[in-house]
Amino acid sequence: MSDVVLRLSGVKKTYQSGEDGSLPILQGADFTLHAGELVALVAPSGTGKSTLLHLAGLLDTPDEGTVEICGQNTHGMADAGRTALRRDQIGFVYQFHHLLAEFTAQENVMLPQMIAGVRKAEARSKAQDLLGLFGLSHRVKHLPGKLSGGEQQRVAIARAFANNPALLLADEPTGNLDVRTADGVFDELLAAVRGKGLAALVATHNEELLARMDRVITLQDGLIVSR
Ligand SMILES: Nc1ncnc2c1ncn2[C@@H]1O[C@H](COP(=O)(O)OP(=O)(O)OP(=O)(O)O)[C@@H](O)[C@H]1O
Repeated sequence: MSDVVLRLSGVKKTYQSGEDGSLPILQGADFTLHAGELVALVAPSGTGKSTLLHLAGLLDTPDEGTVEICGQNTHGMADAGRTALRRDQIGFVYQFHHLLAEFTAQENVMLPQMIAGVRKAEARSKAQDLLGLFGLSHRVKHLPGKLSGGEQQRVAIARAFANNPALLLADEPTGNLDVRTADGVFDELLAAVRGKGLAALVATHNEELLARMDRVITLQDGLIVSR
């Protein structure tokens, strides 16, 4: 189907660790995510949520199986192709904002666009629009250190939207925020994902947020199952 944004087929991943020997994490995971779908990934700590997001985000490669992004099978793809696909189609949000401290909010959102070859004026205008979308029009010239935790995370989310990705991957995106701030930021994140018609896979431990998602998946014995 043409609206498949992410497809994992038979994905296996085993880590080798000095002390524990081989540690099988994913053992044939299958998952399909369509445009406009918001899916939560909830599983106990250490069962492979970040591993799955890294594979889906082309930051790592599976031992076996395939990862398809927007219809492109990435198996055997050269690093340059994977990097371009990641830059053009995938936005990431992590638990920690990872903003560059010496750049303003606006510059942080401009940066991925400049790397993608967007002209400076266009990147600046897009950054302003995105920061406006997250209620930060009055904070564009602020350095991250002068922003609240919720504002920092909103900038990081705006940055993830900067290159118009088809897929948003988020790993505990509000895990560092207090409950009330987390609630607001999560709502804004979902509204932006829905507004722009993206697909999103969001790992979270926060059970209260699950009702706002379209479906919930978990990891069981290295497989992805519906919850
Ligand atoms: N590069 C690596 N080398 C060896 N073991 C690893 C590596 N990365 C992760 N692991 C192990 O694989 C398991 C799964 O890790 P992962 O980070 O995917 O879990 P998680 O479900 O995201 O956990 P959490 O909810 O605590 O963040 C853990 O036991 C972890 O220690």
